[in-house]
Amino acid sequence: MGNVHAAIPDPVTPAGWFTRAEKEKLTEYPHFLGTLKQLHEDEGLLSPMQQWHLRYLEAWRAAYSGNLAVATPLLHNVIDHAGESALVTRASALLINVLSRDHHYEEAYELANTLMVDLPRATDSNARAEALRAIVQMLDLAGESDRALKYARQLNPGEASPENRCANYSYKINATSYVTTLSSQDPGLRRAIAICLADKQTVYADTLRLSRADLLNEEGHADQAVALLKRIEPGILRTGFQPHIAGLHVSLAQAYVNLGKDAEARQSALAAVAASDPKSFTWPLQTAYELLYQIEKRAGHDRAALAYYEKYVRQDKAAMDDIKTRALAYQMVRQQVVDKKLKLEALDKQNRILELRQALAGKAQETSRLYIVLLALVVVVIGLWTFRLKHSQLRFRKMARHDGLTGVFNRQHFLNEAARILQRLHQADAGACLVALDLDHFKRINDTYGHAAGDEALRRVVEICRRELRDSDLFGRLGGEEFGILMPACTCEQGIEIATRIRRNLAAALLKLDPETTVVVSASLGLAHSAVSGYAFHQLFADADAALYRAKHDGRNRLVVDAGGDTPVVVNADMPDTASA
Ligand SMILES: Nc1nc2c(ncn2[C@@H]2O[C@H](COP(=O)(O)OP(=O)(O)OP(=O)(O)O)[C@@H](O)[C@H]2O)c(=O)[nH]1
Repeated sequence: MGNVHAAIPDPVTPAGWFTRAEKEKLTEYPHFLGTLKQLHEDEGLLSPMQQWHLRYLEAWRAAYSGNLAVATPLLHNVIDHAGESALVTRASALLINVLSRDHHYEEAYELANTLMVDLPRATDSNARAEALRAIVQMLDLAGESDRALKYARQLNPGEASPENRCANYSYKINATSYVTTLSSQDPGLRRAIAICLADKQTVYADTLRLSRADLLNEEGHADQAVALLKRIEPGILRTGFQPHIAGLHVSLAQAYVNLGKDAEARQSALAAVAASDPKSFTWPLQTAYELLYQIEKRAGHDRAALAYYEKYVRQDKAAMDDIKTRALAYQMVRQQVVDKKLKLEALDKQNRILELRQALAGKAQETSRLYIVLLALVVVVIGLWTFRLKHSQLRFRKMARHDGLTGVFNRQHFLNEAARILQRLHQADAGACLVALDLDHFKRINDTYGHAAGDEALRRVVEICRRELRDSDLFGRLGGEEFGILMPACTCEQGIEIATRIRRNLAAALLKLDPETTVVVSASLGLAHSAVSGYAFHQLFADADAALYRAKHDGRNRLVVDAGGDTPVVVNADMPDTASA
């Protein structure tokens, strides 16, 4: 790569060339063009992002030289495709400048609004400073000086990088000048000029010094204004920056007019016209025509004066229209922003309503689920409760009907049931036997082995009896060691047979009371039959009991059958009185 600039060492990498180009563009414009040329020659070495950076610098060059038609599409391309947020922000800031210079205000304000919205997310300090400056410029153009100053205050020139320090000072002082009347001796203005000169930012330094010359003119120090302008004239002409050249000439013209030097004023005003695009409408051109009109009028050149006056009026009207267009564009974009915000708010509200509705529906679903669970729980609890109730009812009924020790019916239930069954048998004309059974000498077992052993013996006796009975037979414990058996649909002979079997089985059984104790228990039985005693329970029972009494009396371990009258029949007595352990 060729040695383009002696003051800045030759960079060796493309990144170094970019750093150099960024420095040169406002300090050494001709060198900037050389660096740009070098970058184009080495385009093949550039990364994709560096190629986008190069396109941005190309756009900057086009904008600087007033070629807005070239700059605009280049910047759109960078904004739409570069993808790197700092470069996109810088391109947007530059495009705002280009669009406003090209009088496309609505587009410029839309873009400025986007930058305002994105500003809190801008992390690159250079890009952020460029965005702020573009916003300040657009707000000033809309006459929104207070808002502009608010953004300008965020520029913090004292903390800015060397590349941005001068620009930030310049924009801040400019934004301040719209809000307060600035003096040519304003310390802020002097400091901004000094910093821009120190940083070699000649474009900004010239802008500020041209403003200072205008202030000197306004303050009646035209001679000082001329001195200042003459001092900066060679530098401005060297930069070739057209807005400054036109501004320099017109400020000089104004100073000369103020000093009464119309010939010099005419020459400078004509130079301002020559430096401007005749088709454009700019402040220098408008002022130049106004001054020329005044000069020619004073010289008595009425035709020339009239011609300049017409041009001045055209410029003035165009400038007024431009101001109106800017204000309108600003208001339109602002309105669009407000509309958008309102729409977003409305959408947000709708969303919140939807969310609330969904939450409500969810809650309702949850509540109904809860109700269902509760209902199910209630049903289960009721079911359980009913089951337990039924269970305890059954248990109580069983307890009320059964003997707790042996499990057979208790006396009361036996009596009731026997009476009921006998009634039914009577109606059906079916016979029935009633047996009264009493264990012999049971007291001895209790006395010998204890009451618990006696209990066990009672349980064994019941087991043995049950084996001989049918399901339809009624078996109950009448008290102590006495039992009753009602055998329905049973002849006397069948009854005797069953009772005999019971008696014999009992007498033959070895009752195991515990692992070491076995006993033998005999029983005495009395049998009465419905054919003799009838179906009245108390009679049947009394006859069976009398027969039992007889069995006991006759020596125990025997069955006695009531035969009616006073002579019961002893049916069987296998053994003498034998009950013993
Ligand atoms: N272990 C036990 N003993 C009972 C129960 N009910 C009554 N007894 C006993 O049975 C015995 C009955 O005695 P007694 O009325 O004198 O009759 P016995 O000894 O069987 O003599 P006889 O009937 O004349 O042969 C008493 O000792 C009662 O305590 C009971 O539920 N368990």
